[in-house]
Amino acid sequence: MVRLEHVNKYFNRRKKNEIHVINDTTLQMENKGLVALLGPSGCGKTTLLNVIGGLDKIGSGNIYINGEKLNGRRAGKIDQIRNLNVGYIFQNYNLVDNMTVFDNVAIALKMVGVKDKKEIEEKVNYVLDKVGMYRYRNRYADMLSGGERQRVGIARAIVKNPAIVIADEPTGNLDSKNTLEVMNIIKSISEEKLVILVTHEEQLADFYASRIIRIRDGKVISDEINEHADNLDYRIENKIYLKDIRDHKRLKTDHYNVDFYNESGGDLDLDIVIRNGNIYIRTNKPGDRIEIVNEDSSIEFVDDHYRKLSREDSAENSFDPQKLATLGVRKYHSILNPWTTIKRGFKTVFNYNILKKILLLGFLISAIFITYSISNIFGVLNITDDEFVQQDKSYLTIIGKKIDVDTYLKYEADENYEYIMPGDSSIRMSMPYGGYLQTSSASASLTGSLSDYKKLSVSDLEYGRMPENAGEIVVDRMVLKSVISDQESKTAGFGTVESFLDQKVTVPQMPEMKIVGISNLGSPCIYTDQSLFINLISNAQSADDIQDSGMAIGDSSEGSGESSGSRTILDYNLKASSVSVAKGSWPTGDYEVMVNEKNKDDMAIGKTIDQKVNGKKLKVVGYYKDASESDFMLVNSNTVKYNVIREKANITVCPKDKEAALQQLNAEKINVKDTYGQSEKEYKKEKWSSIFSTLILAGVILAISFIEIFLIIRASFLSRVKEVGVYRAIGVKKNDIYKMFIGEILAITTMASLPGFALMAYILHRISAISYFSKMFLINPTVLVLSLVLIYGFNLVFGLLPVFRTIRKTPAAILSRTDVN
Ligand SMILES: Nc1ncnc2c1ncn2[C@@H]1O[C@H](COP(=O)(O)OP(=O)(O)OP(=O)(O)O)[C@@H](O)[C@H]1O
Repeated sequence: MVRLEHVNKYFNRRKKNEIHVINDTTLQMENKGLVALLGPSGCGKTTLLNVIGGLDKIGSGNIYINGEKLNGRRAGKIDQIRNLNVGYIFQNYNLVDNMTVFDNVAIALKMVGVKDKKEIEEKVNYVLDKVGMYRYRNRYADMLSGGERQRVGIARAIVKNPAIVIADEPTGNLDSKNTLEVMNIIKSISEEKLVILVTHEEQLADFYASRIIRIRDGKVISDEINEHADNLDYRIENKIYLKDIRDHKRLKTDHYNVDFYNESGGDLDLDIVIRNGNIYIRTNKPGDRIEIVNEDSSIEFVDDHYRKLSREDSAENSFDPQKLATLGVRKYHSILNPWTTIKRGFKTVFNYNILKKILLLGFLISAIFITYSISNIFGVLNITDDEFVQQDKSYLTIIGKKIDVDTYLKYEADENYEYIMPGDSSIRMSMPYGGYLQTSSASASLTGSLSDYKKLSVSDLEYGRMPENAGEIVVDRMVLKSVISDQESKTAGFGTVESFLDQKVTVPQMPEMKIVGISNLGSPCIYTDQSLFINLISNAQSADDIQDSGMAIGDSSEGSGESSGSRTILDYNLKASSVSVAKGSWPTGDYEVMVNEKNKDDMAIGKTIDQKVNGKKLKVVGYYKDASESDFMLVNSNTVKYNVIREKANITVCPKDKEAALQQLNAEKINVKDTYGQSEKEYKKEKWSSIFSTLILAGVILAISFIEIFLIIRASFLSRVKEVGVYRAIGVKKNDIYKMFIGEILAITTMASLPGFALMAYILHRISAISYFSKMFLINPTVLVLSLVLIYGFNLVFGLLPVFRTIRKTPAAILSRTDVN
């Protein structure tokens, strides 16, 4: 039952061209019968049907469909009510062109939740048979004539056995023969259902309708039960009733039997030739047209008089609604699941015409661009520690031109520090390449930040083991990486980080050490026993001192000592086993020195010599004897330390808590530098300015790609608005329409964009292996995933944008837009 209470609707409200298209209409329609809405063109019949059918909204009033209020509900609910209750027959059919006749009808069943294939087949075949379209069930809709399309439209409207069928000028585009057939079907539907029919053909309404409502300018002007006309004077143009033609001549002989019917009264002048089974006809009167009438032609000869259509004739086409009754509760249903969504998407793309397929190249190109840009952006933004880190990340550097020993000792005693060391912690060790003959005399130089191996734990090691004594060290892979990058290292057989395990390393004057472990902590560290630090710094050439000749005695601030001829100062403990005391004693006290006995004439025991450490002259306490003729100044470890302190600018401290130490030192106004943090900042700043232009370019390419995607999808969608309108009009859920397009976009992206992405990723992968490009492009899982997400994401967003904009409108609004096309 349909009920309208004081329904009003306007178009162009409060504008100059306002139309009060439904004017305070109150109506009630019962469960059966054929209600015809009659009225002049533009009086609002279609709009009234649309609001009853839920395709359009009203301004005020109420509409009830089978007791359920239709107005004021959200779009999804309206869709539900109309799907479960109303079957809509459109004047322009609204079939989905790229679906078969069968599928066009079956979709209505799927929308009300019928899933059983057999049931769908039975019902669809039944209605197709009833409308005379069974034999065309596998044809695509766009291959049908107007009459055939309308029959499919009727089949689709009735297959779900709706309580109400709405038919908007269903015969408006049909010839008279089809009109009668379609009307007969509609009439038989109205025996069981409520059919609301809009027509402008009075005599059709008179003959078929049980009630006639006349409308003018949006208002109901009459509403009457129709006393049926018993017969319908509806002449069918394509039937020629021979007995109605008076001028009839017959030529009859043994061999000829020719009938002439002349309705227009003109002359007839024909030559007919029969030859080889063919009949050739020539008209000798200019302007006469000859048309052959056979089973295929639309014209039909009826050997009878014309007679009006009687009630019995119209009842020929009855149908049984019981055959369509569905067991159980019907539910407004989605017609697509994820699998069918994808499958449909691929099918649609496969069926694209050649022009659209060429457009797909645009997606390929934009995917190439997107991948390129992302890899480029990440490449230049990807600043790795090895590009700038020079020290153990946990260190702080106290800056000073010259550090005095007392200050150093004060920091050394501070409990906030694990340990401290003079200088920047950088040392250089030597690793002889002993493996191959060609490289036997060469050696690798390992430069790293000196660090205590006690800071390490087993889990920090990538290879090897923890050191067990002072002769064993751990080296970080970062140190080794820079050695490997040297071709010589590869020639010598050291191509991998692991190959450095168990290799011997040397520092002048120090006992040999062995690499027993390799860490991977992102700091370029050489981990040794802390007790060796001072001697290592003193004897190892640090990265900064490569140019210098070595650690010599001296205190340059005081203008003495350091000269090319000065002797190397050395911890006597390092030589205790290789030299022997010739006279005097070991230099156990601070500032004491033991020299080679060959110097005894210049350096007398008990006397000071010119060389100073920390501003103090050294006092000779003994002579040593050495088989290898070495000429060191042997001193105790403190003296070595003082010497190194005075030599170096800066102190490197290893704080227990870096942030706290930094704060405290800053509070004390001490010039302290978080080397890691600061060099990262400086490096990034420097790098940013150089990559800015690259980023802009990549950004522009990215933007062009997105615009390209948008334009392609928009162009493709414009041709699809009608399709969306049709789907919405027949009640397909908004979500399903999104899904259809999502499926299609996913298919496009997979078929066109994915190969572009894969191609570019491969090219970039190869290119980034070349060191020149390695900092320009990055190909890693993040870049790949992000590129894919962007490609799929943007295709989806831009692709769905026009769908979203269209789908927001009411079905009637979408259709009115597409009707224009
Ligand atoms: N979306 C719309 N926006 C503005 N005006 C509209 C819209 N749809 C219809 N109209 C106008 O509203 C009036 C009623 O249109 P409607 O289609 O309901 O009339 P109708 O009686 O069905 O006409 P016809 O018999 O010619 O189909 C017409 O003047 C039409 O131009």
